[in-house]
Amino acid sequence: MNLEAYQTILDDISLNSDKTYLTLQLPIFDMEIDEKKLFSHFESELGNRYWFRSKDETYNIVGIGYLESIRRDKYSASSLSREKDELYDKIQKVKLEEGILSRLSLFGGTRFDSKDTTDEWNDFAMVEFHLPKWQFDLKNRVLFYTVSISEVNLQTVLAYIVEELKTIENTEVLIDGKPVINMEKDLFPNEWKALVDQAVDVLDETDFRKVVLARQRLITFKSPADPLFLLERLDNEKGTYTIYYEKNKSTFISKSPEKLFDVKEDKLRTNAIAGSAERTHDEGQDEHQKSFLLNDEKNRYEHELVRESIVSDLEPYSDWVEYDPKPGILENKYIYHLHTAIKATLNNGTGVFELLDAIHPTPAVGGLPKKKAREYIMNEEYGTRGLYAAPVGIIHEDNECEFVVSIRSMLVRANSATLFAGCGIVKGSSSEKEFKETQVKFTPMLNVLEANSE
Ligand SMILES: C=C(O[C@H]1C=CC=C(C(=O)O)[C@@H]1O)C(=O)O
Repeated sequence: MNLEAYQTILDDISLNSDKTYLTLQLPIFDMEIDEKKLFSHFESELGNRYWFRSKDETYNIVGIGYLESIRRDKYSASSLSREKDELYDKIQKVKLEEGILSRLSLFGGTRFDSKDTTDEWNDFAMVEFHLPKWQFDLKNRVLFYTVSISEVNLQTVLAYIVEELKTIENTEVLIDGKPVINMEKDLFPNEWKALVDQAVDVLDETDFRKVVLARQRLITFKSPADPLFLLERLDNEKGTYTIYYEKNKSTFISKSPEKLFDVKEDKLRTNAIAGSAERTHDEGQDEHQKSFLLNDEKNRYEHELVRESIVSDLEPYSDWVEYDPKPGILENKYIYHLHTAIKATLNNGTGVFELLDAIHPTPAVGGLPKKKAREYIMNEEYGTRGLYAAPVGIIHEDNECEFVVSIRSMLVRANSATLFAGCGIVKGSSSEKEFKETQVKFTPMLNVLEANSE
């Protein structure tokens, strides 16, 4: 770090009194800083921290201290887009080093739907995106430090940041043991199977083709789980997204394999992921599972419904959508899925919030027709999904963004964790088989808690 040169830059800038915040962007290349040291150092910011790592590790961001947020109780693409632009417009940005590849991000998400929430999701508004005080890009090794313009002292700010960085580097990370489990149980298992049977009766091959039904598993602990323990366990499964999102007294965690979409320049990438078979880690059996999945009529049907729906959702926003007509296999640690990559070139002016509105929920987590499935889920499913299966991700100043379908997830509060898992129901589905499939889908979160399913 060339502190003298940075101070010269700061000496030369004039603070813009029309702006609310100043963001300093500086490299942290040579610093030994990781997510555990950060969460350990900023312990007092509990409830105001996130970690977002994308599946291909393009992004690995830790945000600390929510300075300002876009928050709405009702989804409105145009209002959100305006609020996002207004928030970015309030910021005066200063690069202390040129040629650094990284950008300031807003992190957050929207709940799955507008079903009146039970108390458990009260810490998360319907739509919420946060600008953090400290944004560490651990991939490109860049720090964005944002501070109120009216409070910043340009003579001392650099020394303060450097002092903090040094303390972070020297932080000794002490991790508590795994949370001791008091109780672990499926919530309403028989009622859920009965609901699946009821859905199978209602579904057909034309007017209501698919619905995704989710269930929950509750785990209680003797004392609250240590965030550092959870962060460490989250590193265990590669090839998935990592979401660790604290908000007030709640933490939402996901190891989803599923990208909702990302946008880079005018290109959108998304995928259809639907159709599942357990991965057993026995080579012979796993080969059989994969070939079963590629050839099984029910799974192929379920998958194609998802693909067709995503492609048709994109049509108003793109004149060019491309995908392979035959699905491949997506390999996760515990499960295989049918997978189709989809790419689109976006028409000019397509906003990220419009895209979210158009694409979420894909029939991989909702159903088909989308509206009918959404209503069925709202009216019939036990409890509220909150951020489960909802879009969670980051948005940059332009429309570039990356969103996850936050499945394989749980909500951790005080001494408990509620795990969520769902599966696609079509005509002919068996409630027993689907129950087992959801059990497999709990595994990533059970693994984070080091808890064993029965
Ligand atoms: C809804 C979930 O998974 C979806 C994603 C992939 C495969 C699915 C399936 O085969 O049913 C589900 O649609 C979940 O994990 O909670």
